[in-house]
Amino acid sequence: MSDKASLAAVTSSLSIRPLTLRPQTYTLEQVAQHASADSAWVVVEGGVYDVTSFLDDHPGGKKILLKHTGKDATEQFHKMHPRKVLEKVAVQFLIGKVGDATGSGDNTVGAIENKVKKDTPEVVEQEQEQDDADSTYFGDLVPFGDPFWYQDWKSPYYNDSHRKLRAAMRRFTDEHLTPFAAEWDQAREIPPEAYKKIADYGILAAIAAGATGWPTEYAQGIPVPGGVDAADWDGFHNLIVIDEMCRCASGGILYGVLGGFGISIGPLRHFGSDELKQRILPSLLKGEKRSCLAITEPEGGSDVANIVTTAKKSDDGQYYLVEGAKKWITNGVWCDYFVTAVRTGGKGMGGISLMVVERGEGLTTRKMDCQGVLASGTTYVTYDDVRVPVGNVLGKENKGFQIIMSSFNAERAGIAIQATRFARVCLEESIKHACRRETFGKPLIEHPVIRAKLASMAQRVEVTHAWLETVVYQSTQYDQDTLTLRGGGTMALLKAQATETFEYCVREAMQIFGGAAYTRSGVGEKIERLYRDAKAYTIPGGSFEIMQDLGIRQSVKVAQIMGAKL
Ligand code: HEM
Repeated sequence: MSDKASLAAVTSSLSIRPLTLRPQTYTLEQVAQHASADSAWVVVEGGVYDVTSFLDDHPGGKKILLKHTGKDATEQFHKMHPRKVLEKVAVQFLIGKVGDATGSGDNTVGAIENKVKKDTPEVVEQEQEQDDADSTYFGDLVPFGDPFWYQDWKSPYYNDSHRKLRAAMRRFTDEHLTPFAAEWDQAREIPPEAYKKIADYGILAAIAAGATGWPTEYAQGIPVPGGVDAADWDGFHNLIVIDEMCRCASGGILYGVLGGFGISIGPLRHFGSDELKQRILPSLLKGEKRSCLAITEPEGGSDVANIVTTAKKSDDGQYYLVEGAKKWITNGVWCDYFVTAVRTGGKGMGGISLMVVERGEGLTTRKMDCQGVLASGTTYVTYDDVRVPVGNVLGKENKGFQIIMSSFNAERAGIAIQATRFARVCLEESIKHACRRETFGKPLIEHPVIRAKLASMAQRVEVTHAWLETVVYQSTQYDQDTLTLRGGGTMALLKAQATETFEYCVREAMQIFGGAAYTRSGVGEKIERLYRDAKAYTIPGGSFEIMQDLGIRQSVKVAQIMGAKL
């Protein structure tokens, strides 16, 4: 059985037992008496585990587990397992705790008690209040493991509503995304019930809100995550939602949630007719229907101005017939609505329209086999004379190119946020690993070559994050048109910067983890997955090369218009 299969086999049979009594306390001397195959106990993080029945099933082998029974094996345990093994697998063997362990904080017993307590809504609420109260210091406090303002450094950008959202999103990600990242990657999809849970928590509405405001009219009955007042919603709330979700370390989950929906919802919301919006937005925000953005074609790549998919108007002017194909369309296989770029006029950017093609006769989708972001459903779409009512055009006929450009800006912002946090996850995981893993008689962190790698990662991550915040701040000060025109070049360069940083950091993290990140499970699981996902950040949404070129070209053009002395 493969490692992954063995972990899945072990975890699938488990459920957390409610602890109705306080756990039994044992001394280390008592634990020492259980060091044989007849009775095998092991201590991890203050918790006492009776693994006698697990010896034969242990994926790492019976011998090594037996060797560590009868004693505290916390250090060895953490070198060999990702944290989720403790939280998801070991839980069933927990029989008590050591000495006078308090059962709180990092202690496993406390964590498990918390897990059980979480079942009641009152405790969830209490936890939220606690999180908010504790928010001066937030997270694991790993250096550079979170943005500066999480660790009591001052920032002009954030207020209490941002802190509330941060706590809510962290909890949601820890409980509903991170534990399933490997499973969904392997299954190549986010299960429908999980997608619905994400919608019910208000995350799809939050993505639709973006930096432009909560979509109150279409989000009836959907909560604002973290209990944030809808009227307060701004670009930093959007940043926090995406940034925190990325801690699950899966581009597949992020693209699965917002790779298709998130980039199609802006054009729909801002350029759709009232009829269209009333008809489709509520079901999209509730996760009952799904939409994607279909622009890229098999022949064209990033050359949007030259797309060849056509939409011919009927003689009575009531509908179009769409003919052509789109490739690398995120979420497409699951979608009901395809926001599609089509040629309705002559050559070049002046002949392009954007319209909502609804799944039906003539439209077929096929899942593509790609390198990474496996849970996101990268799709090949074919249109064979698909009938589209004229009311489904977004904006005006032949004016689609401008809408595409403005939506690219939002898409690039989303990609930059994701890439920056994924780079940070690589850094955080690498620092934790370097502190735990020993080679040549000392922890990795004591090797100068490793510290140099961590330093270079931290420098890049923090610079990129600071630039990201500066750009997000502009979204709280200027309207979208101004941002697209004046900020388009900057956004392109920020996308290039963030994705290059991600690629750099995941490469360095791979080297620090070595074989552990070359395997699809175990302590390096997140890094292994992100390494496969990284190219889905430097290529789509405008490749790195195109971004660099556009970034300078557009910035020079804007500067000329504004009277720069060039
Ligand atoms: C409560 C006790 C323990 C439980 C529930 C447990 C569970 C597991 C699980 C589920 C895996 C598969 C991990 C994966 O595929 O991601 C694993 C692997 C492994 N375990 Fe344990 N384990 C325990 C204690 C220990 C101890 C004390 C050691 C001693 C060093 C150990 C050594 C290993 C090794 C060497 C592997 C293989 C790692 C790899 O493939 O990279 N385990 N264990």
